[in-house]
Amino acid sequence: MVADAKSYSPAARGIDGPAPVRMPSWTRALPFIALLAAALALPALGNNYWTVIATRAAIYWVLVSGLNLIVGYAGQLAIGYVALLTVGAYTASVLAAGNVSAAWEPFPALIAAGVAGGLFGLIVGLPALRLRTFYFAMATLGFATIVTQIALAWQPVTGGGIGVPGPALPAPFDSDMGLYYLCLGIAAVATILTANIAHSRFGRGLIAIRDAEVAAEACGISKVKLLSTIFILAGVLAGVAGGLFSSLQTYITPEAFTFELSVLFFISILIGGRSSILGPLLGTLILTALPEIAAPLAAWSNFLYAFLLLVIVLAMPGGIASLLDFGGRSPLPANRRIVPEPAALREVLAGVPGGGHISLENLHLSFGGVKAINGLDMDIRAGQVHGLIGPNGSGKTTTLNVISGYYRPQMGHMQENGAVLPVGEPLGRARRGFARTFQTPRIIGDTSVLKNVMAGGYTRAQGSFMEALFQLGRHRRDERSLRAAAELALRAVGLSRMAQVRADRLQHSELRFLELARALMLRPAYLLLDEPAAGLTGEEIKRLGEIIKEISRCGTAVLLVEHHADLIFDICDHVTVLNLGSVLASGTPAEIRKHKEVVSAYLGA
Ligand SMILES: Nc1ncnc2c1ncn2[C@@H]1O[C@H](COP(=O)(O)OP(=O)(O)OP(=O)(O)O)[C@@H](O)[C@H]1O
Repeated sequence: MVADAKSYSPAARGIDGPAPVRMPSWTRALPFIALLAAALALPALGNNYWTVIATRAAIYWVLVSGLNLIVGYAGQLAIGYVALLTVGAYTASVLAAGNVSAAWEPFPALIAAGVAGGLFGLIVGLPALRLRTFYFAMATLGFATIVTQIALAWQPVTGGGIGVPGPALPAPFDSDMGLYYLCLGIAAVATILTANIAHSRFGRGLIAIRDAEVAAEACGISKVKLLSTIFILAGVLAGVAGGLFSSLQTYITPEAFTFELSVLFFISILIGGRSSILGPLLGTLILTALPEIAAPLAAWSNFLYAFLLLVIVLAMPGGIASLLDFGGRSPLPANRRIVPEPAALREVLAGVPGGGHISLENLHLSFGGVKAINGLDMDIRAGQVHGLIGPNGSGKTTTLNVISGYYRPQMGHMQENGAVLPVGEPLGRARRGFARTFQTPRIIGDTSVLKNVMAGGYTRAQGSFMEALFQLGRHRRDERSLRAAAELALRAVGLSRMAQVRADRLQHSELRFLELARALMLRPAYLLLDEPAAGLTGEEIKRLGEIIKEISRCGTAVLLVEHHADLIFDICDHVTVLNLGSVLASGTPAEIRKHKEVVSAYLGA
């Protein structure tokens, strides 16, 4: 029998073993403050040459900071980003030169470069919503070629091969030092804005899309919406960088926007490391300075970048960021035990509407000649654990995928509380209160356990993207409440002490409990669990059972797909047995245990 949640010791506080130390969040800013102080002091060296190189590095970083959200966070291979530098540079230069209208003032022209960058950023990014990996990379490279060809051919406006002067900035920005401080200031703002996004629910959403796209969708994270917004932001930054670049160059021609520049931007992020701001910033500084330090090597810059990339990939695959991640390498205690606190679930699930009821009627779904579901009827009710069992290939996971909107049934109806439940809309399920786990845990490996769980509450937050960008009050409140809710969910499943550990360092059983905590963040009216006990020890299965039972007592309707018959018969209120996609039997655990066909087809003697 499963123990009642109330009998649980309140002293139990998550996994046995010491908790990894959590550094206060302000310490994250220290390396940036040190870099800024060094940058501010640089002109005091009196070396004008290095001030110009540092200006170029700051401009490149304005672009790379946005591109980092696309490549380093969302994992999209945008290689041809020099295209947006070109768009920004020509927009600012052409407007300031008065080639299409009366000459614009330099700063409005710079703003227009940002707007053009945002627009073209979206256009370049759109293929990413359909094309994957290298196909998208090729599309961005193709775009870069097109932009250069237009700059060459549209002579009356761009000056063609002869070029066009860049905007001449007014005093005090007309000197090398003035331009340097302007670029440094804009680079600092770009760093803050992109860091604000990276550390918000949107940044977590980007990493989720990269590492666990299906799980991200189940959490209600819209890839289309989020990536489109990020492409606009990155485009604005690249456009502004282009405008500044044209001022620095004083005169631009299409030859200024080389493939080498695109490679520099992209490799800065790769050697900097994924999901990091500091790493790619250092990567940009290193790659900008390197050819200057070894001037004869400038002509070999592509070779140099590729060589550096190879060294980094072989010596430290996580890039500079992983080298700086001291906490991430500290050893974790072996033989850890998960000690959940089911009593905390009442608080985690406070506000679950209850009364939810899903009804499946005569569902059919075939894959080619395989009838995965064949005339399935089933009811899942609030406050109950509904077990779904059956031999391998009997259609259990397919049923769960149909309910959660991933598969469209070819025939039949689904209803939620008497109203039609739309088919084939996985993204909308989170907002309807559907949460799920997966047969193989879908984890965002490259981020902490706590942030994995916080990603589950994506749709709970109210603050908009702009509010996150500028750290406004509603966004800050969201973050506080998401963090508190995630800590509570981790306490409930017994993973509190692992909150700061990178998720890919957990052992298999911990990943299962982590997925459950993430699902709880939705305060689900319906919880769909796909073999949550697979790979757990007997003790862990018992604890999992206590949690699931308590979740149902809080008013959630639980659908439990499982092979562990003991768990099913211990905690389920109702059991459906599938065979070849059809219901073989349905009833209470006691009825199913005695069902002759079930015993002979599935349970055994
Ligand atoms: N995407 C798919 N394409 C083709 N066939 C599929 C697909 N998904 C499931 N099937 C087939 O449908 C049938 C039911 O599969 P399903 O995964 O739902 O079974 P299951 O009961 O969950 O099995 P298990 O206990 O092994 O997980 C199987 O024959 C399977 O091979």
